Amino acid sequence: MSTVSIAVPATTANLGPGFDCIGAALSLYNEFQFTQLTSTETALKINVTGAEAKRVQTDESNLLYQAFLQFYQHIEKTPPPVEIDIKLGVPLARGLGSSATAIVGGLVGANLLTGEPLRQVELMQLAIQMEGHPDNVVPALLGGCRLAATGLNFEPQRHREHREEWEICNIPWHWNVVPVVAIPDFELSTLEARKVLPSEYSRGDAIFNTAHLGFLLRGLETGRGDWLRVAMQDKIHQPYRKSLIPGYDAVYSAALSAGAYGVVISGAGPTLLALVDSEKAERVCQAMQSVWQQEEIKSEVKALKVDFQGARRTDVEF
Ligand SMILES: Nc1ncnc2c1ncn2[C@@H]1O[C@H](COP(=O)(O)OP(=O)(O)OP(=O)(O)O)[C@@H](O)[C@H]1O
Ligand SMILES: N[C@@H](CCO)C(=O)O
Repeated sequence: MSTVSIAVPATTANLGPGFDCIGAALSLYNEFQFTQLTSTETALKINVTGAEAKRVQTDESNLLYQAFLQFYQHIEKTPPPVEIDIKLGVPLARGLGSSATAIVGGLVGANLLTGEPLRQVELMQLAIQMEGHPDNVVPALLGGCRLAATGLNFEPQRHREHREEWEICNIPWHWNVVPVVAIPDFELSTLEARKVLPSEYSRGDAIFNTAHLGFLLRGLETGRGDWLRVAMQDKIHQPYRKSLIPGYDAVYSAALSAGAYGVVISGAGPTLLALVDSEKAERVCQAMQSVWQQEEIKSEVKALKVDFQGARRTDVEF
């Protein structure tokens, strides 16, 4: 019998102006254990623990298992019967990349069980294909803050064919830029939050986001407050999504008054992410929580760290 255990970090995508192209891994984890079964009677058994365990599918539709199957299909092998244990640490459908942990977890787990036939870069391409955008799965797999873009990689001249591949850039993150997450107790599905976005934008909006993303990259690298305060604005997704998040304006203002550089919708929401220097982190946490409390919305607010390791083998016994 062979067993592997892994941990995959939560992620915050977009960071304001970097819609669908930038994200960072956070110090909050889902843990997964895969045990290859010898019996042919049970093809799949899934056990889930954690506060939201009942909300996770335990049949073949489970996203982690779907990614596991996708891996075997890719390497053209029959998937073995497997028991999967899931310890949930990342809240579901809150804009913290829970689906990315499942996709990355399923692919990495299957790769380890089969003796690692695929390289990390191949797992990454598969994960992006499954999720549909790179900004959660890439940092979940690699750790750190990552910017992704597609490049068209041309095959040798005579074939004149091309295929889409992703280029990834590591974005340095200054030690004194602290991510604070305010996680409300209601869900917002990414699918629903993408439906409210327009399909076209003006040239002015495109220029606005390009400039602000530049400030974000330099602000994250240097920790400069004047750049970070400008950086976190966006015209691509947040103006359309904020009405899906009750209390957004009040929480936003309270965090800024408490000294945050800026506040953005984490991923597709509803979690709000503030970036703040370490001395003000506690004050910003309290301010965000108390505003949601006044609106009678329960929330969990905490200062996290950026995770620089990404998905990792733990081999901790479940
Ligand atoms: N540990 C898990 N195991 C299996 N499926 C999961 C797990 N975590 C999340 N999922 C699936 O992913 C869905 C949530 O995905 P969704 O994209 O809506 O939100 P998110 O990934 O948490 O947020 P965002 O993409 O905005 O960061 C869950 O409803 C569930 O179907
Ligand atoms: N970039 C994605 C992240 C959430 O999966 C979005 O905002 O829809």
